[in-house]
Amino acid sequence: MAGLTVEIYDTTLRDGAQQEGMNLSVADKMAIAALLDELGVGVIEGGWPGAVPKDTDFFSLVAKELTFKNAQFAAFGMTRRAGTSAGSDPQVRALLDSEAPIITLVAKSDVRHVERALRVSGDENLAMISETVAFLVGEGHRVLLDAEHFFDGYRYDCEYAVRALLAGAEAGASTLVLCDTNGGMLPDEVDRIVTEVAARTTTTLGIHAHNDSGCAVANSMAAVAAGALHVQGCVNGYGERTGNADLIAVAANLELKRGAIALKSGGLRESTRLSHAISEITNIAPFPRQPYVGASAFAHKAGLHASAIKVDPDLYQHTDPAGVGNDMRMLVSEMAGRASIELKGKELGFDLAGQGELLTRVTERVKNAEAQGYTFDAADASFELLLRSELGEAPRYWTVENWAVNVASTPGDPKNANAEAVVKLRAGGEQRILTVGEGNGPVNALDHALRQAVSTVYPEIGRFDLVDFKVRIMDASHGTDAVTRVLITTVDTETGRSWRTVGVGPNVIEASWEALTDALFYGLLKADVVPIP
Ligand SMILES: CC(=O)SCCNC(=O)CCNC(=O)[C@H](O)C(C)(C)COP(=O)(O)OP(=O)(O)OC[C@H]1O[C@@H](n2cnc3c(N)ncnc32)[C@H](O)[C@@H]1OP(=O)(O)O
Ligand SMILES: CC(=O)C(=O)O
Repeated sequence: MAGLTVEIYDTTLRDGAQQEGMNLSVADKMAIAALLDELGVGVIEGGWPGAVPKDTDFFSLVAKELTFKNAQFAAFGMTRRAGTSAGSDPQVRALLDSEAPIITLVAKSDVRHVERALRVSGDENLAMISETVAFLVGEGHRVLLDAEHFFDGYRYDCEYAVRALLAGAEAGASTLVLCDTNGGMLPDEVDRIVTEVAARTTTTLGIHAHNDSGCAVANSMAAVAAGALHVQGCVNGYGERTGNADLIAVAANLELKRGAIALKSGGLRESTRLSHAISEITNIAPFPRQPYVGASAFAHKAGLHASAIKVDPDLYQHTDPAGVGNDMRMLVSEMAGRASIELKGKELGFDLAGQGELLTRVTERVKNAEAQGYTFDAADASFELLLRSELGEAPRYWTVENWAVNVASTPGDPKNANAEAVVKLRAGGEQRILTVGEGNGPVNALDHALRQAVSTVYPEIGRFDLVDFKVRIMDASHGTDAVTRVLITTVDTETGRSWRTVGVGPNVIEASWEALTDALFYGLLKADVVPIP
């Protein structure tokens, strides 16, 4: 496969948009199309003009406003309706009106679908395929044939499935795409069927795999190994039901594992950034364990891994994360060893090499804390503060004398659980500050009181927004005695930096206080604010 060029055909804007919960506006589609072009896919399928009104609008806007650097544009539609002519079928005419240079026609190739879903004869379906392909080729388009349910149809009646393909090929289709529409195939059977089909045509073969058996990427790779030169899929594996083949994983496998040429302009090295940028637009949170580009794809937690990675990262990584624009990360947890702490320290800018005693101390502190309920792989900022305290570099912006919270509950009052917190601390020289904060619940009141107390000395605190607050009872068997863990995510609204802190305590208020204090200390530290305790 080395040196082989494989055409990467992206259907995020069509099959990806068939995913449950995904609803792309025309503006979203424009933005995603530009990112797909930057990724370097060969073809971008924009949607189904004439069927979906938004797609019709999108195509007319693309024709006027988008120029691609790398990709060509494709419109998707179906073969003419039974009993009409291709030239008079409004759906087919809408494909021409889209002005897309490439037209992809979905066609039935499983005779059971022909007879039961289309309710036409096998011969009429073959005529629908060949006449529609010939008409669009005659209009100057490159035409691809997406042979729907090809693999299932081949298993049932291989001769009919191949006749449907050949009808497209003889009418001038450039590429015959074998679709695993129901997504149930396994790689060995894909390999066999593609090999058999390749022996019966010289037209380029493609693969379109759904992920219902968890094998969409593997099936795409198997098809290419058996002779397919065109792969359809979606960024981030979006798509109907369980999704389509994740195109970034396919492209990365082809380029990094097989030496093939897939994405143009070195797009693979940008794929982590682009995958996440597309997630922002689809409003679907990135999947951390997504191969290659997920946040956890190169994150190492186990101490034994870290000790080998210290010698050579390749010992515990299947590929260099830089190849896909991702980064290696060390996670600190109860599974850490000294090597994990040393590497994490390096990631945070501390050279801990040769500081054996310190590494042992930090490792033990982390293990003991995690045994009590802390979790540092979810709270990097708290770990950095712990490390700094062992290094004697912990920032101390204020000293707390005490705090207290009162909750007044008035049944029937909509503002039930109004709370009042009192915080006494020293900050800004010898100044003693006492503030009272009110809030909707004790943690909110405490947060208000603490911020009021210190914001006169450290006005930067006003930039720090608490954006996520998670509470977990650590040992449910203890009931109200259980230990509580609080994880807080804070964002600096000026820089966009976000960080997570953890607190553990016998109750949610104490755990929250610890996580809140860490969050504000860390924010001030990263904003380069000098402590005036
Ligand atoms: C495998 C895939 O994912 S292919 C992509 C699927 N995507 C979509 O379906 C999204 C867009 N679809 C739509 O907007 C609508 O379904 C439309 C506009 C295409 C059709 O809508 P309607 O005219 O209301 O028909 P409906 O959806 O109920 O049924 C589809 C019709 O197309 C026919 N048909 C299905 N596949 C094909 C084909 N490849 N060639 C020709 N006709 C076909 C069906 O037999 C059915 O015909 P009928 O109306 O005579 O029963
Ligand atoms: C064409 C297509 O989307 C499919 O067969 O799944």
